[in-house]
Amino acid sequence: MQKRPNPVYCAIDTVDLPLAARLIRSVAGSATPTVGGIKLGLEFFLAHGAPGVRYAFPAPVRATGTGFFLDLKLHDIPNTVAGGIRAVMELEPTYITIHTAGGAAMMKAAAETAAAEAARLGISRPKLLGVTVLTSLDKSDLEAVGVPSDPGQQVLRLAALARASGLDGVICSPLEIAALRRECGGDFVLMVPGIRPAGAATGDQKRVLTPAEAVALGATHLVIGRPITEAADPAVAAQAIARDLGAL
Ligand SMILES: O=C(O)c1cc(=O)[nH]c(=O)n1[C@@H]1O[C@H](COP(=O)(O)O)[C@@H](O)[C@H]1O
Repeated sequence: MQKRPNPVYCAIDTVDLPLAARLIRSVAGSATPTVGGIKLGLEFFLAHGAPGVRYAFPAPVRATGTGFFLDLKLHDIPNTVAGGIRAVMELEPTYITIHTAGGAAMMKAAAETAAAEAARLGISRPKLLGVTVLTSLDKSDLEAVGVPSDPGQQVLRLAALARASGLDGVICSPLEIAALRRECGGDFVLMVPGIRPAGAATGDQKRVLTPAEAVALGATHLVIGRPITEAADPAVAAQAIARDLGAL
């Protein structure tokens, strides 16, 4: 049977540099990586910056074909966000996140800058993903910031704006996959956290689906952290998920 591309991005949420390097090596450092990509976010990047990325996720590990999701959730005026994108381009991220609530002009500036810088540097253009409504916010939180809509409707509105502004996809909760896939078409990237293999501890994630359920609904990528990083053997845990998805 033809293997599917591995949709799993492993979230490395730590400021411990040697631990991050070890985790990345264990899931992505062999000739047969057990994840499709690595996600490094604010916590790691604020502590260690670009040198930390190069140390923990060095070129030979990237050369196994492992994707790199740089989750910085940028949100500022268009000129500053464009500058932020420019500043991380040499790390050659596969995906970068920006907040859709920053508006159309900010998203367009980010998309145009990513394309222009990629052409200038002769590298692949990173795909830009929009953050819509964070999974930690509910209807009353939205009302408190002056948004009188249901979180689900607000996600769809912001995703449509992201698409019209040149973004490649969004981050979404498992609950929103089906509606976004319907509304945004087949080629829109849906990167989905809140994923738990059957029987795994949910921790602080409230609305979870299994990897196979999320992919069946239309998720293109899955963000999975603790079920892999806190397992006794992260490579074995990632391997089990990949096998279940037909990706190993
Ligand atoms: O942007 C994200 O990645 C993200 C958005 C969101 O709404 N919810 C969410 O859990 N995440 C991230 O997804 C990862 C989930 O990690 P685990 O709960 O350990 O699998 C963490 O890095 C979160 O920061």
